[in-house]
Amino acid sequence: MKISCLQMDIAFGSPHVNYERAASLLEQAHKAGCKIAVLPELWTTGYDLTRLDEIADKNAAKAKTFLSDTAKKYGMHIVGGSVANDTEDGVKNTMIVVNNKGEVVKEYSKLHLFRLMNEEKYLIAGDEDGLFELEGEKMAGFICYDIRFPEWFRKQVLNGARVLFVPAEWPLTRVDHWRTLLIARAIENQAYVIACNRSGSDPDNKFAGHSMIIGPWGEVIAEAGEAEELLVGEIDFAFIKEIRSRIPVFEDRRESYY
Ligand SMILES: O=C(O)CCC(=O)C(=O)O
Repeated sequence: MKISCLQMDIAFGSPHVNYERAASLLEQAHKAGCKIAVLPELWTTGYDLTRLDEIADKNAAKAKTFLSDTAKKYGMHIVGGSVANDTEDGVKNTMIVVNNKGEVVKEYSKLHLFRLMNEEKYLIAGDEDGLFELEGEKMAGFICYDIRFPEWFRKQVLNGARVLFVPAEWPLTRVDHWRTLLIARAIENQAYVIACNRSGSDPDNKFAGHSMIIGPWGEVIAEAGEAEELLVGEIDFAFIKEIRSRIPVFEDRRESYY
């Protein structure tokens, strides 16, 4: 199954520009024959957190309509990165997943807020898991900083997730952490990791790009460079079973010791 990461540059605080960019990349993903397309973190606004009262999306309604219409038009599932979701409790950093019929199948709000980018000053953290199902397979969403918390990944994997999505705005200065942590999450969980970072820069950071599609053996199936790019790779659910019988990590766990 072909899957793509839309490694887009994000115009700072300009949803209008970003919707056009996303629309064009989603069309390219469809033309490339992808069944699932993944967007980066906060792809409508970037990290323009001081202007959230103007640019956050009320209950993510605009993003949901756009993602749902696009998914239906192309018959393609979309893991809609995340958007600044203006809820009655506060603004959340929320991933929206729509299936190829245009139905919203999941909303996951970033569990671990990242202080280095002042998230805790402007956003509220989510409190629910990222599990969802597409193509009859259990999958899960995580957002950026979440990859530093292996226990959060393990929990979703023990609940059945075998494809793990990570939209991000990860800075270039720590690209080595990005690559190492993502590969480790794939190896230890014997699962696919599909990580879509942004490219370009904002007033505070230059971003790493290097979106990655990683297999359950830790093999890098596809990896982007630093610039805007549509990254395409193939995943095969049967390979997960093969890897899990080659080294039966899940049978060998000594849960009573952990
Ligand atoms: O953990 C890191 O180094 C980067 C995390 C990050 O950029 C984010 O969560 O937005």
